[in-house]
Amino acid sequence: MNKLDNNAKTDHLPGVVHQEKLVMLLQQSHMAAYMSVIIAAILVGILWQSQQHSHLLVWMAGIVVTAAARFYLYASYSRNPPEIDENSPRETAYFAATLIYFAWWSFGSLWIMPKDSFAEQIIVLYFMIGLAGSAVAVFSASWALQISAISLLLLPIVSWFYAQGSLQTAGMATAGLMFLLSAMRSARVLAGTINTSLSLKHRLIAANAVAERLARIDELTDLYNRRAFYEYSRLQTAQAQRTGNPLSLILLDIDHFKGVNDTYGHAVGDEVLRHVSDMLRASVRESDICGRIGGEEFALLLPGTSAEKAQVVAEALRRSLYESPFNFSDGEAIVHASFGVAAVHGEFSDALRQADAALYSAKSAGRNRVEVCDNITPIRTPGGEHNRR
Ligand SMILES: Nc1nc2c(ncn2[C@@H]2O[C@H](COP(=O)(O)OP(=O)(O)OP(=O)(O)O)[C@@H](O)[C@H]2O)c(=O)[nH]1
Repeated sequence: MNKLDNNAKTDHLPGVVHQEKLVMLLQQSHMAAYMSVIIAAILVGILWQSQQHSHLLVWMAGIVVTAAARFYLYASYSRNPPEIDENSPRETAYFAATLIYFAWWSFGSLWIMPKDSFAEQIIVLYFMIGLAGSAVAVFSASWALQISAISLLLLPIVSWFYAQGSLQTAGMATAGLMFLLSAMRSARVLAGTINTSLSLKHRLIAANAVAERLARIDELTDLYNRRAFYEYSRLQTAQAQRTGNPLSLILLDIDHFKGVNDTYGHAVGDEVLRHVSDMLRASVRESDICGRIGGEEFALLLPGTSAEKAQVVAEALRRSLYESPFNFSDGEAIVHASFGVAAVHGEFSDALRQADAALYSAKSAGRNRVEVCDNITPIRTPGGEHNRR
């Protein structure tokens, strides 16, 4: 049965974009956290001769613990991503862990920075600027995280350099501050560009889904249109030939439908078409393909079903339609239809011609009946003419 999704997912657009940004963020920062642990180890190595080992080891342990928390949250998110639009507590936890991680880097590095060696202070500033630069790229999907990370990494050390009061340290602080400002601006542009391109991507996906739907689905009945029905039927025919499974086609044409339109109006005619399509949808199997292939003409393709069984299905449909009166605002009417059944053996177009011939003979024989092409004896049904109450 045709089941194209009715909703192009534009309602979920902000949620989808948010989720994709989160995935981007987690994927990139996973690697970055790993690298920054190595970078922290290098800094510890550089300062090993001039700084107390216990301070360096405590700081390094803090880096490892906070990085491990980020890895853990990333792994938990990857194993079990939240639903779209879900406001996940893990997301908040991840943001918090990342900020704690950078705060530890920043205030911790001030703590381990030798206060009497300008050269080593410059080395620490160099590390902070390097990390801030990579944070712009790594957190490009989140402006809030970019700004927080850059500020956390640079503001404390820049302030510290200003507080020293010498010309040299003021120069270093000013250079750091200028870098901070330009990194903030780049962060804003980058995050905005990513947001726009992800939104455009998902709008395009949604628009394609709508176009795909419009090209394949009959708007009035929500069944496959003629083009889609023929396309799926050809695929099923090829598959049936490969597997040797039986395949059958039923054509159904509402009887005297012109009379419905003429008597009750086109709008009621449309409702009758929906009534028939609802009945078809409710009666056939999930694997059957159902389409509206003409004004008041419908088709069913039944995989795994012989013509004999299809005849039984068609008869059940005929009876069900005949026995369930159609209710509308002005009253009630009996709607009935003629059916033509054929087995699909070779080309689908041959079966279509045969089912059409059987349908024609059902119409000629009095309507409201099922006829089968080939040598199957048709189930003779009360050839009821148009019956209206
Ligand atoms: N309301 C409505 N009518 C449609 C639609 N498409 C086709 N029709 C009408 O369906 C009618 C088909 O009429 P005919 O081909 O004469 O068929 P019939 O009256 O069912 O007669 P038999 O098939 O011989 O029993 C025409 O009046 C079309 O205008 C549609 O989407 N909505």
